[in-house]
Amino acid sequence: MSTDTGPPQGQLKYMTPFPIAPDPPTPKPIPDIIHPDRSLAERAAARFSLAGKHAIVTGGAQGLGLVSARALLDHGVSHLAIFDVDEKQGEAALEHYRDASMNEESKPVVVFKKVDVTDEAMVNEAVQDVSHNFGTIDILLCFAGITDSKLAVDYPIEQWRRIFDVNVHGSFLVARAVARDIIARSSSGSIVFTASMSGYIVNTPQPHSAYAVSKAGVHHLTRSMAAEWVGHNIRVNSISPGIMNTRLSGGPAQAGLRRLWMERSPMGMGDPEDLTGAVILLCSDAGKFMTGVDIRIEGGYTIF
Ligand SMILES: NC(=O)c1ccc[n+]([C@@H]2O[C@H](COP(=O)([O-])OP(=O)(O)OC[C@H]3O[C@@H](n4cnc5c(N)ncnc54)[C@H](O)[C@@H]3O)[C@@H](O)[C@H]2O)c1
Ligand SMILES: OC[C@@H](O)C(O)[C@H](O)CO
Repeated sequence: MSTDTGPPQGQLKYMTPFPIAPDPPTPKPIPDIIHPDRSLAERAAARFSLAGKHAIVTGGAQGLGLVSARALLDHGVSHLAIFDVDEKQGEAALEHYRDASMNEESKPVVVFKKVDVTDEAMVNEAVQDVSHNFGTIDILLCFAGITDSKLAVDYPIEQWRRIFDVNVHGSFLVARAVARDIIARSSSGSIVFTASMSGYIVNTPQPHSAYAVSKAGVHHLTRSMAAEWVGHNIRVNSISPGIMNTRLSGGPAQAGLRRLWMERSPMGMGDPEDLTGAVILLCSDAGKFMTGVDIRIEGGYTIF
């Protein structure tokens, strides 16, 4: 018989500032399978379905945000709001969110809002507006982000701060506004931040300490918000892409760098679509027991 009585209660209380649920009076039956009444194909689809969900995607005017937002629609999201600072690109991107497979009945509601994620008042107003029009917000993907490159000894502090403002504070502001809405409605939701493999490694040869440190910040933002909001039925996770084919890494300005990156990348350059499996997993029932997790999607770049 085990004599282990677990950690001292005082310590546990100190380490866990959240109410600890008492054991249920009768243990729940152990489910062997979810949806036993459905066919195999139906069960598989149901696990990854986002049917009828409402989502906000920041940075969805182009690149990784656009492709991931499109994947949300493919999996059944019925209401989608794109937040991006680039109005021209955002309006143009609306075309990518419509296609022939969407008939009048199944056509999702897709709106673009010009939002600078660093502007607290603008973020709060935009989230409240979306919540008012959609009813609830179930999913938030934070893709808005910027990078630059400068040696640390030459880094002007304002430029360093700007990277943090968009990548860390911007992600926090939108997530906080959405979490407030979910908590006020006693509903539930899934938040996915976009970090980077550069949050784990000193990605070379480009000197981009501000970017890398900001993305390491996003990793911890993920865990911190996951811990604070788990009791409110909000799951918070992140993805860490490697070198992906968008203007941020795949543009003409990065041609020389790209050759060097590819020498180090076992699987070459990733397509934006390569993120969508993880995004759908984190937003759907398939990931319902996941929170505070970061998923690296970088083709083996950080193995070595
Ligand atoms: N492309 C890569 O190789 C790569 C790798 C790792 C991580 N990431 C991260 O993925 C995210 C998306 O990158 P991408 O490659 O699609 O870049 P992108 O430049 O193609 O798209 C980023 C989008 O964010 C928007 N944005 C920037 N600042 C904003 C602000 N203040 N408010 C609102 N919107 C703003 C831009 O207008 C743009 O539409 C970023 O957070 C980036 O750091 C990209
Ligand atoms: O981790 C790779 C990306 O974050 C990005 O492609 C690059 O490092 C930005 O300079």
